[in-house]
Amino acid sequence: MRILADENIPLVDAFFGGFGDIRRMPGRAIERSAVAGCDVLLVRSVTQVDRELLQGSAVRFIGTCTIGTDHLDLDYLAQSGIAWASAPGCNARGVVDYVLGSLLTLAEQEDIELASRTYGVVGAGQVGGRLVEVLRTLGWNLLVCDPPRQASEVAGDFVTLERILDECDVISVHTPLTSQGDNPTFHLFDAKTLARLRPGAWLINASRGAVVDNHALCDLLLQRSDLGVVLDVWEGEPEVDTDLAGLCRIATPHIAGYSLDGKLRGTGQIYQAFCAYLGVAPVVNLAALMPAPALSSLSFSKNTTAQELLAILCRAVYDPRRDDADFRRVLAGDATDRKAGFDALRKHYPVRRETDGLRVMLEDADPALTTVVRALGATLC
Ligand SMILES: NC(=O)c1ccc[n+]([C@@H]2O[C@H](COP(=O)([O-])OP(=O)(O)OC[C@H]3O[C@@H](n4cnc5c(N)ncnc54)[C@H](O)[C@@H]3O)[C@@H](O)[C@H]2O)c1
Ligand SMILES: O=C(O)[C@H](O)[C@H](O)COP(=O)(O)O
Repeated sequence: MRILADENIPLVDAFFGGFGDIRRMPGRAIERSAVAGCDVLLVRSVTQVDRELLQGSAVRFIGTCTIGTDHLDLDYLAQSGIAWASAPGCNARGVVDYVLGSLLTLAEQEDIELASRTYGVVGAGQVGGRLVEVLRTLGWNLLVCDPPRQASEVAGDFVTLERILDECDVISVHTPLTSQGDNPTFHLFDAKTLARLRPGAWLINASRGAVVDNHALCDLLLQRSDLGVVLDVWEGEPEVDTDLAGLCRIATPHIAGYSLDGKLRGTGQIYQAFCAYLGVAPVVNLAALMPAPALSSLSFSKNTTAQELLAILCRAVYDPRRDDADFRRVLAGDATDRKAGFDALRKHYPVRRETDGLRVMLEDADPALTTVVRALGATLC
């Protein structure tokens, strides 16, 4: 079997080496001539998988080691009888850690108590759903907008996007990028929607760039310095609107979900799906390949407050200010360097783990403190 894989998929040999020959390439360079003689294609989000790439090739299975599937032409794959799999939820926890780290930064910049704000989550699936769980457990005010879930679930407490815009101080966007169907999300946040943001609102987009109209957002930010915007994803990646990035409080190169755990899980999920496709039993075990984190436990004295505990636990694992600073250095270069730099920051991303892997010891089991530990999914020892 001939397997072509994006060079940025970790553990590809460990999981797929037993199936045949593996060739690796940069994801953006995967094109028709490279794919032609392959049976299996393993990609990340930067490879457009469509008729133009696949027509006439021998490819029968596509695996994308990502949550998002907007780079796959699913209609074409169905028509062509090509099997495919994605990795739902693989890096959702990393995105939640990114959102929490961003909230801590904005709160410090503005000297705001996070618990005093009203939160709006738009899109409550794998990522948004986990964020909702964290915010609910923390006991913070929360509204959730998810029209597809609202339409299909009898129970569920959902609101309209208008209500989110009118009532929320913080909006975090976690929808897929779609341009068809009943609830398309392309430019869901267009000029009209963005203009409704409350005074002093924070907007976080770690979904897909084009869910927010970048041009309209840039125009708005030139007039509204009260807004706090965090963008991890951009229209036209790897090119980035540098004016917009300059106006964001946090700007990062699509790394919100880049925990090591999330990346390895992504490969593991595609391996499982490929085994199911072939009808063979999986023999490679992800747990055996997952390295132990460098930091595994922390202990806190009785003088710790809940706010401090949240900040220390989140930042012990991940702090988006470092990614923001690295990205701004890249954005200061010329256009060619910026594009290459966007990909280089992603390719050479430092090891980052997840907050729910932490073990926490509290001298005083105060309910406010234990709530923070539970909300992060960490283990209380
Ligand atoms: N930045 C990153 O590193 C990163 C990492 C992982 C995922 N993502 C992206 O995050 C997004 C969410 O991923 P997910 O795994 O949670 O997806 P998901 O499919 O599990 O959940 C998406 C949710 O959005 C809802 N939704 C769809 N249309 C909507 C609309 N118009 N308004 C409100 N809600 C709507 C769906 O009903 C669903 O519940 C995707 O775009 C994914 O590609 C980005
Ligand atoms: O969809 C996803 O899973 C994420 O956006 C993913 O982290 C994107 O990373 P990439 O595939 O571009 O490396």
